[in-house]
Amino acid sequence: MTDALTTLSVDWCTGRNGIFVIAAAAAVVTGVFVANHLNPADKDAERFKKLAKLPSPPGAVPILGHLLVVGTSPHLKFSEWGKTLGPIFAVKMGSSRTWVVHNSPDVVRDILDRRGATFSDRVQTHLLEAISGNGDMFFMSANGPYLRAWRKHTNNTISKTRLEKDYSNIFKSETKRLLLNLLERGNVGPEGIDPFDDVYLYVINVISLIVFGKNFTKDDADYRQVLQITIDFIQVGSKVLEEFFPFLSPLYRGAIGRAAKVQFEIQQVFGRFVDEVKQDMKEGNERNCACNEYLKAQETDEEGHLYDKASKFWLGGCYGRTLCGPGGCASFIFAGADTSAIALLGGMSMLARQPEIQDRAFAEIKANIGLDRLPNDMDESSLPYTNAIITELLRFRPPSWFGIPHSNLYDEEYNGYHIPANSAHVINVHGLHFDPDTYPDPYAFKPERHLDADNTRQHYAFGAGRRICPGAFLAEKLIFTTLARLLWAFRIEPSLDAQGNPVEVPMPDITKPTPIPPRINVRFVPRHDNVERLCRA
Ligand code: HEM
Repeated sequence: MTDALTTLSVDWCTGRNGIFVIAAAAAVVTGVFVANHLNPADKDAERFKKLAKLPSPPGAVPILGHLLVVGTSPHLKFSEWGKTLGPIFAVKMGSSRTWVVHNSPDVVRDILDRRGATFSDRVQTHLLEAISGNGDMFFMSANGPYLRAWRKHTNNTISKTRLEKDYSNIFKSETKRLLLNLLERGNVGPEGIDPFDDVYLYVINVISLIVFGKNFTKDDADYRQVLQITIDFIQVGSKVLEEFFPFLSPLYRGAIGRAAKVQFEIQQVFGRFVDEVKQDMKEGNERNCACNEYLKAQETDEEGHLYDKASKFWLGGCYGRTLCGPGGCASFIFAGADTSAIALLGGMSMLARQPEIQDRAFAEIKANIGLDRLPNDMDESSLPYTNAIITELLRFRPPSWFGIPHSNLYDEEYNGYHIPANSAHVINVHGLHFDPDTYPDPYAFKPERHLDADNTRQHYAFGAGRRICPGAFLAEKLIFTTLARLLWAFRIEPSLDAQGNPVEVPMPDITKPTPIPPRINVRFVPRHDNVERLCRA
């Protein structure tokens, strides 16, 4: 419109062809009239049509989109495409929505961080709705008052300050249990042990104590159920074909039924845990846990934001979709356990491969903390090198290359490009973390690169914007306390073969789209005599 008016006034002033000017004026007036009487959506549609399309790689075919060319390591392909397509580009994964790949820190900041109000929805499919109880599990909740209320409470409940004030003992006691298990079995024979089960039990216990005030032993029936549901949740929830080919949805009924069954089990098992917290509360024995806090917040929720009235989900009326529903509390276990365990097991494999890093960290711990006490979750500022190991770990092998995609409900514009409504937005974590301009020699595991880092964001492992991982402080404290204590207590060494030669410890496989923790066999060799005494104290 501005352009048309400019042209008109120029023509008018130069006095060329009056008829033309009148016709143009009439056209503009008609245009103004029509534009003013179109509904806003139509006006927007006109505006968006004029915008440029996002750059897109070659090789898309009807129905399949880029699926054939994207291959089995999409994150590596995205990084390759990013080199020619620039900071933002679009791919078609099947026949459904546009996938927008964020390929530079500026794009992540401009879109996800700064325009969080519009880019904080989640991609929905029938299967995801079923498995998440229609968003009862927060990582799938739509953007809105319910999500905002929940995030506000959560940011407070597991903030850095609250973790230090209320939950520090959990990190301390659970790491001691882990260390004692490793001490007992970790250096018995040359074959060492696979720490997988110990690490999973430990991580689930830390999170469950913070959320429900409850922990498990590995033989507890409750623990076995939690593990089974977690496995089912990941298996059923990761069936992405419905997302890629929505027109085949009648064929997904079986999978959707299985997803609803997993959600039902979540309500049953985690519902029991919530009931235990409620019961203790009723009896005047309030537990120091997030669930207790949510229950209380719900009681005083006068505006009703903590209960999502839009929920279609109803399970025999047992809980509805509330802040403290079992699904909500279970979200912490599902979002936090696997990710943290992957980071810890990846860390153990990287440390076993690079003993010089262990020695440098041990020297730092010995100099700044000493051997007469274990390092704890509040020693972060005294142990910069140990902290740098964790940052490097989250850069080098983040637990997910894509996080959880964000979505925008409506058409949007970015830098002259049209971003279609309902696009899925993914951060190209691999591309950003292996950019040689930001991280020279990116394929080397070098904690020291973070020692002199300024305040800029060091990695994108926790996502961005309004949906950024609310458990990031918890995860960082958990990983820090565990690794600092492991480094204080042990040398993590490769197992030995029949001839007594060290067996190479595998690195987490970078080609897998979802980093899976490597199954490793390592030996935990105590560094000094204080380990057992102080862990039993
Ligand atoms: C190393 C460990 C962890 C990593 C790498 C990680 C990473 C992520 C990522 C990438 C997202 C999506 C962010 C986005 O949409 O931009 C996320 C969401 C989430 N994480 Fe974590 N996470 C970790 C640990 C935890 C822990 C310990 C908890 C809680 C106990 C947790 C709870 C959540 C929840 C509830 C969400 C959903 C938030 C929402 O949708 O608004 N995470 N996490």
